[in-house]
Amino acid sequence: MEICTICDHLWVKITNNLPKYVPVIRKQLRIPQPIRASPCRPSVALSAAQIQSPVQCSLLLLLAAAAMAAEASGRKDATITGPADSTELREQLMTEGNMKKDLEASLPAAQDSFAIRCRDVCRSYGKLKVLTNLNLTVPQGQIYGLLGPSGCGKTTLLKCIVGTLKISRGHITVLGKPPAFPGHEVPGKMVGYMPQDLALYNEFTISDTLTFFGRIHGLTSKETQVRMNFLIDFLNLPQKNSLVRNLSGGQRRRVSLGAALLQNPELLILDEPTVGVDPVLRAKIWQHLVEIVKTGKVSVIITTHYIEEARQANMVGLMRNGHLLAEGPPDAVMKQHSATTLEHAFLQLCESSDQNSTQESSSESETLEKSQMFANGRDESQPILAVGPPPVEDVPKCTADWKVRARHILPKGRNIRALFIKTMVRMKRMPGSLCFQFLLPVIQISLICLCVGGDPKGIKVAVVNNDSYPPSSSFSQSLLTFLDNSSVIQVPLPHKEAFEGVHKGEYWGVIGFGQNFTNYLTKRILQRQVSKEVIDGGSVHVWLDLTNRQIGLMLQKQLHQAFQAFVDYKMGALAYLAALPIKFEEPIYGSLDMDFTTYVTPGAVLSISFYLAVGLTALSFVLERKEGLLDRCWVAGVSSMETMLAHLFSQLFVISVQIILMLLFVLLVFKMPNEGSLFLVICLIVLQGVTGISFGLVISAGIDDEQSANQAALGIFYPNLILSGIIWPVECIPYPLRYLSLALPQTYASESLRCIMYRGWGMSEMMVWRGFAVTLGWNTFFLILATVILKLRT
Ligand SMILES: Nc1ncnc2c1ncn2[C@@H]1O[C@H](COP(=O)(O)OP(=O)(O)OP(=O)(O)O)[C@@H](O)[C@H]1O
Repeated sequence: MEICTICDHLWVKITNNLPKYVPVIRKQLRIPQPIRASPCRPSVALSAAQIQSPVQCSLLLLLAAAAMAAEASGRKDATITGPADSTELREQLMTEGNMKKDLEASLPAAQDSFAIRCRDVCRSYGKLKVLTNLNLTVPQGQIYGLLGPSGCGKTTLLKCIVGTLKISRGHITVLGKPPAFPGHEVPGKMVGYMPQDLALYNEFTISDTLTFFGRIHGLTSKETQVRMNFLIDFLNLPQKNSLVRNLSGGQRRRVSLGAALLQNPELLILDEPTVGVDPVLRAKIWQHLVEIVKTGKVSVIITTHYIEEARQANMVGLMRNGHLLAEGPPDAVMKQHSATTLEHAFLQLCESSDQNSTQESSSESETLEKSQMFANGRDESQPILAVGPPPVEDVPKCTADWKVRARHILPKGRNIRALFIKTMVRMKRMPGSLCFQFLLPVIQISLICLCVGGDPKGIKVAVVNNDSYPPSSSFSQSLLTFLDNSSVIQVPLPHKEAFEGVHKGEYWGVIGFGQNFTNYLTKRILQRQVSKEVIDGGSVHVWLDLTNRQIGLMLQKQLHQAFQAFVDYKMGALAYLAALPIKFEEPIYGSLDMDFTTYVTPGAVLSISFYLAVGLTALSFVLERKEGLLDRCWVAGVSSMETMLAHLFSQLFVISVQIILMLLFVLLVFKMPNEGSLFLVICLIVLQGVTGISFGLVISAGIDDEQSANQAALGIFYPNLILSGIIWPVECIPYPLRYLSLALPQTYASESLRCIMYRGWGMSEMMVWRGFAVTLGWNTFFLILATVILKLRT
């Protein structure tokens, strides 16, 4: 602050030590008390770049660039105007020079003529405040260039405008209503959005891409074709059947722009459409934008890093640190900063803004600042050079009757169909992946049937046969011939080597016969009372390595069976004399030779259809979200529910093929018994697949990156497999865990499938319908959860 005396006037020049009379913030202006009390009448010279700042001044000095420089160097050729109240000031400004035209151009005629209006918009990502009390107005029928350095929040603002991001404070009106208001076609057909990410399906051709968006916007195929031909020509795109993944970066960007322009929207929101585009085409794009806004019906908001190209816009907004520094016609912005380029004007604004914020942060009178802010009804979030009207605080009241609301919520068949076709086309373009998806369950179930639950084969056992009878007539040799040779490989050895072999892990056991085995066994069979020595000598002695329980159990079973067969053979009708007094009759369900594979298979089938569906789905949204496809579809008017349903239907097709192939193998190749209804079997497996899809949707909706999604899908695999009683019966699970097990989606379902297949039961049995009920319950729960999460996150 400089003080000097001219004649009898005390002049106070408030510059706040800033060079070039950069305006101090109005609220910070204070004339110290001693000066006010001075016998001289104090006068204050205040320089302000902001036109609303000097409204309380008695005199207004308007300086053009040269005059400003002259004044700064002490010359007195500046223009002096008369008193300035807010109206007069504006009027006088309007009559001054070329600026008037520009200012008028920037003032929309009426409230309805705004395409977009943001008021006090705030948005944060966690603790990071990205938009702070941002005010922005895009007039109807104009191009608005949103400029700002990288990371200032342009994309975030555009996402808030199209409704893919929720604002934490403030309000946004787009084409008369808030985005996503029931019945409003923003998001929808009224808005064409080109996100910064390319957001294109790589497996699609150019034609597929435009056809897909055409379907979503409800264009007829003829309309889409006409627009497609125009856009391919206009955007200089390659052949329409070129695959997106084979296009260059610039070509992809143009396809993305084409998708935004396709339905001739009323509002175009373009996030850096000219990046990577050659200057000729860039000029053509701008020319096209200028042309389409000429009708006055189309408005455009565009962000660009090429600041100078934004001079073709009707309005520019210069954004920094989450708020607008300035908003106005490009020429007016440049003139007000005595700049010859927009870039220069922007640089100056940034410098001013930096200096202001330094002052603010170092200001000791924060409370004073706040009170001033409220008193003036303005804060720093307002553009410093805003030439538009002050923020209108009233929000248009929008109402929609229940029918409109209901229509808004209900899924549209058109969108579901478009998304379904999209998935089918993508699958068709990846035949290898599709074949793998179809064959994988067959491979898995085949491996289970072949490798799990069967009896061990080729088990080596040492045989120490000391029986004194010749082999042709000895009982020991006869009994050994009844051992199943495919399961047990007999290795005759002397006593010492046999035991050494077991200790070294070469054999799973030793079968020993004493010297008098045949003799004593004959006595045991024929005599009622025999000595302990006879009993011992007439027994087969077996030493097993029981570290592998399954092999141990198999050897025990094989020896019992061999002995029974030997007794039957030797004693014929008298065999009962040597048999255990327990007789296993024909089983009520199942058969005596049912192996563990039979137990495992139904659960394994359910588990495979569940996990393949999880795998197919868990990454789908994650990848689509990451590539911006989910947002793009959402802006095109696709709802979360439609996305869910389309995904469900398309995956249903895949799992149906998988299930058919799997059942063919299980029933025809591996000959698993099925005593019940095949229809019920298929229904239950399909329902489990749907449960897997819906669980995958939950993962996909809730998790952002592939790694976490994969971890979530894999993380539940083992606990669920083990706890669901698929590989080992639930009855073996300790009690507290058993309750958890029963609540899982596959426990009752596996039991139900076993009951249908092996007992031939139908839906009248509780153990059957309980499996269906639990599966349906989980389905509904997962689907609702996924829809809610997706809705909350978009
Ligand atoms: N999903 C997100 N989570 C957390 N922070 C984010 C997220 N998206 C953006 N940001 C942060 O918000 C800020 C503004 O990002 P935004 O993408 O809006 O900037 P921008 O002006 O569009 O930048 P550019 O011109 O480089 O695209 C940046 O600091 C960025 O790191």
